[in-house]
Amino acid sequence: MTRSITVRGVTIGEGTPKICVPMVGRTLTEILEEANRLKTIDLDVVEWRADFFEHVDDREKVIDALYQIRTVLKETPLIFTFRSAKEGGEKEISPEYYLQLNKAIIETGQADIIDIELFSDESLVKSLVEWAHANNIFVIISNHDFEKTPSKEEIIARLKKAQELGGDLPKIAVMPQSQADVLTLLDATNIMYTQYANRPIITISMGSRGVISRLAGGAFGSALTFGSAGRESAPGQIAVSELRRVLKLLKN
Ligand SMILES: O=C1C[C@@](O)(C(=O)O)C[C@@H](O)[C@@H]1O
Repeated sequence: MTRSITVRGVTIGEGTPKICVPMVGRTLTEILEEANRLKTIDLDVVEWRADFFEHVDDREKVIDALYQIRTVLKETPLIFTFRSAKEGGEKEISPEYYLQLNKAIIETGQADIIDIELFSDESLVKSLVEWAHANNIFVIISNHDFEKTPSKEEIIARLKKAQELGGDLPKIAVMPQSQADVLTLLDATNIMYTQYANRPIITISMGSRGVISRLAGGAFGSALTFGSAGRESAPGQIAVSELRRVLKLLKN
C-alpha cells in the first residue's frame, strides 16, 4: 500500500508534511511577481489560486498565465485551483466552464496537480479525474466549510468519498467554532489516516483556533500544510519560515 505521491521530486505523504504556498495575485504582473518571490522561499509546493485572477473567465488568458508561471517556477510542483465562491473562493463560474477550464489546464501539462471540489457534480469529478490521470496529472479532491466543523463521521465520510472517486489527495478544510472542533478535525484525520486511507490526505482546521492543525496536523496524518508568504488565501495561514521551523521541531 503506497501512501505517498512524488511530484517533481517532492514526496507528499512521507516524512515531514510538505509546505504549500498559494499565489493570490489579481493581475498577471502581480502573479508573476509573486511567482518570482516564491522562488526565494523555502517551500515545497505552490498553489495557483486562479479564482483570484482577473481574467479567469478567459480560458486562453488563464492558459497563457499558467505557461508564464511555469517558466518562472521551473521545477517547483504546482497545484492549479479554481476555488468556487461557495467553498470560500473569489468567484463563481458555471459547471460547464469549470469542467472546460480544468480540462484545458490538464492538457497543457504545466500544472502537476489540479484541485477539484468534491461537491461538484459527480460525473464532472469522475471525468476530470480520468482526464487528469490519462495525462499524468494528480488530483486533489477537496471540500471546504468556512462556517463550521462537521461531525467526525461526516469529515471521514467526505475524505473516504474523495478517495473512492479517485482523488490522489483527499482534502478537507473546516472552520472550528470551539477548540473541541479542532480536536474533531484532528481525530477524524487520525482515524482516516490509520484506518481507511491508502493515499496521503490533507486536513485543515482554519482560523486562529485551528492554527495548531497547520503546525501539528502531520502528527495525525495530514501530509501537506498551507502557509503564506505575504497575503493569505484562507484564515489562519502562518508565515512559511515559522511553519518550517515548527515542522522541523515537531519531526512528524
Ligand atoms: O483548500 C485550500 C486550503 C486553504 O483553504 C487553507 O485553509 O489553507 C487554502 C486554499 O488556498 C487551498 O486551496
